Amino acid sequence: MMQPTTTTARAWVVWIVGLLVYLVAVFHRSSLAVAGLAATDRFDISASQLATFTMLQLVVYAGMQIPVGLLVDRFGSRSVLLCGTALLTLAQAGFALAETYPAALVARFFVGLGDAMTFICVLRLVATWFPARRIPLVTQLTGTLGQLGAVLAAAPMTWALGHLGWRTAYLIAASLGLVLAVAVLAVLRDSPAHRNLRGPAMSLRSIRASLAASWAHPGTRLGFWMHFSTQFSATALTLLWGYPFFVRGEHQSAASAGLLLTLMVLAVMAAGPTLGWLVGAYPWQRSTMVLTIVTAIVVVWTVVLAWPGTAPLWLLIVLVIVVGIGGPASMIGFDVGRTSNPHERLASASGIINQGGFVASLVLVIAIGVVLDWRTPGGSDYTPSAFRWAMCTQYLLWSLGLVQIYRYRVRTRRFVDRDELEGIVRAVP
Ligand SMILES: N[C@@H](Cc1c[nH]cn1)C(=O)NCC(=O)O
Repeated sequence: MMQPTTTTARAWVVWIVGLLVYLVAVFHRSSLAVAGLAATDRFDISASQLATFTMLQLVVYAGMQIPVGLLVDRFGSRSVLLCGTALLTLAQAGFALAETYPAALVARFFVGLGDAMTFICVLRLVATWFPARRIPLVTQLTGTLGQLGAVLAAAPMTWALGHLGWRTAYLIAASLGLVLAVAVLAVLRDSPAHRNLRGPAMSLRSIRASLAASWAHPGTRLGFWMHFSTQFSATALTLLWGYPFFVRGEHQSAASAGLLLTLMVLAVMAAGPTLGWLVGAYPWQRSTMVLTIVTAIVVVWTVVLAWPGTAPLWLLIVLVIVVGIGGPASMIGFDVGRTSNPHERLASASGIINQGGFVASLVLVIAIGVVLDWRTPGGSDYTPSAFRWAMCTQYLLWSLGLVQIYRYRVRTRRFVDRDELEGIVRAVP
């Protein structure tokens, strides 16, 4: 495939359609966060049954990354994105109509499946449609702007659930997919030269060989551990534990807890483009950037957890800003994967890397719940001390991640030629 040397208007149009599909996937993924109470009433379920929805989605999402990557390499972004949009639409419609807990679980399973089919497609579109020097920034903008889906899911869904009821709110959310499917069909092409850019047919043997070749490159492993180490803290806070940690663990009001979580999204928005520029300008230092950001996250968490009594609000503000930067930092892992793999393997390598952060987030979400239960015998009235214990489980993940990033940074630097890497990324015009 020929890498474009200029950015065309068509590239931006294709990217905007891809970005909107991803943004709506993030919207669907997060749309349950504000519907917890309504879901508890509708399906007559407990808090842990409610949390099962989130876990199920994460498990399906993480488990599907490699199969989806292979599908994208084989059938192209357009086909897989269309399939993901259709699945998300049907699954959200199913969730709107579900009357029982098992039926709702099945629907959430398919939401996770459809969601898993969007992000990697958009990453591949960016790598195909844009000149090399623009890819880091556009990749960051994709991750950053996609998170607006979570922001849009909060207020409009709260309003719709309150005013229109469960069924109508979720059916309207599902219908967004119909509009997007038409846009994908009308506008989206896999590359400037091909409507559908298909890879060679795959056998079990070729799949194994391709995945082994991606994993054998230290750059893919470095990308995996970068993604693993950077995003789990922010994901666990935004998906489940942030609100209870700030309210019960740090004695903040409900309003301050909401503001802190919103501030985290704003930190993501601000840091994304800055990191995108830095990665484009200093590709050799990508692992230094990640090591610095993870170290900063560890230091700020340590100060919060070691603070005698409850931490002051200013410190919690610093915490959400630094932890929020971990989201865009995880995107650096995809850039390392991109420059370490040939285009034909790009999507499956991205799938391997994307698993890292979501597996780590899943482990942390479960570990926090287990430790909270262990430190709070006989009830769910979690204490600040129980939260301190629970949040300390992050040190295990950070230690593993930092050691692995350092190991694979050394190996990747031996493997990759610095001048060639900087030449690829800074190619003119
Ligand atoms: N780390 C996220 C993206 C991101 C960017 N800024 C904050 N978060 C990621 O890996 N995304 C994959 C997905 O499907 O959302």
